[in-house]
Amino acid sequence: MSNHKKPAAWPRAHGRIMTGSPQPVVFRRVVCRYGRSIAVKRVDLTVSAGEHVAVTGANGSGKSTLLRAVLGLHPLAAGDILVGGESANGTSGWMARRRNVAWVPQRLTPGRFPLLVDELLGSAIDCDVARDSAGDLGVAGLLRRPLHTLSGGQLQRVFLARALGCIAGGAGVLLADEPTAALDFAGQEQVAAMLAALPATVIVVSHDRAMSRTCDRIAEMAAGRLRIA
Ligand SMILES: Nc1ncnc2c1ncn2[C@@H]1O[C@H](COP(=O)(O)OP(=O)(O)OP(=O)(O)O)[C@@H](O)[C@H]1O
Repeated sequence: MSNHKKPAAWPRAHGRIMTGSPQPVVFRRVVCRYGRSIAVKRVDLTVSAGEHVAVTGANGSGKSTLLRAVLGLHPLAAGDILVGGESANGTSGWMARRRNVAWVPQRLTPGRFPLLVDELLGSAIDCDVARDSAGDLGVAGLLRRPLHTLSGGQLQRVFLARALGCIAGGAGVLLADEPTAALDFAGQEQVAAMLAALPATVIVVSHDRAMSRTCDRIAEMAAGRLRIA
């Protein structure tokens, strides 16, 4: 279980402190490929329910690929990933993960699809908390804006707000890929504190040392392999 200090009043779930239902995530000899190139090489990692793990490492070392594989956004060439004890492979596994795993992507490419901020927040499991969190994160004034008109930092805040709505609605795991990369200094501190307080299993890819320090453990990727610090 996570042992870091949790701020008393954050995050809120529509006026209440979030309780959550964290789930373990287990990687078993996971291999991911892009064609002939192997991006993730037999990675083993067990993240306990409620534990917060930072994944660091050089650019191109396989961090994002590993995270995306949990969601089924990248296929496994070998190995297995279990979320809450259930294998994450296959279509039915993916459907379950949509409910159990909150996701903050690294690169946001909504293109010109005419989706409004409020519609994205409305896709969270608990939309009320997502909208409240948008207020806490300073983007409540953007609800009627199409996603493609937002700045990188604004979009990142909107995805974080949606993820909070998913956790409040019962998702037990948060995967966040460089969630503070586009944020200003105040935003980086706010989000690091917010994630540290989350009642969820958290796997966060980050180059941000302050963010890594709020986690229980640091796992370092190097050329597709994982080393636990
Ligand atoms: N769509 C793709 N096609 C081919 N190779 C890819 C693709 N996406 C990533 N790769 C390669 O896979 C490897 C791992 O990429 P990945 O994005 O997982 O690294 P990362 O550790 O998250 O990097 P960064 O810190 O720069 O975000 C890199 O060598 C990258 O060039």
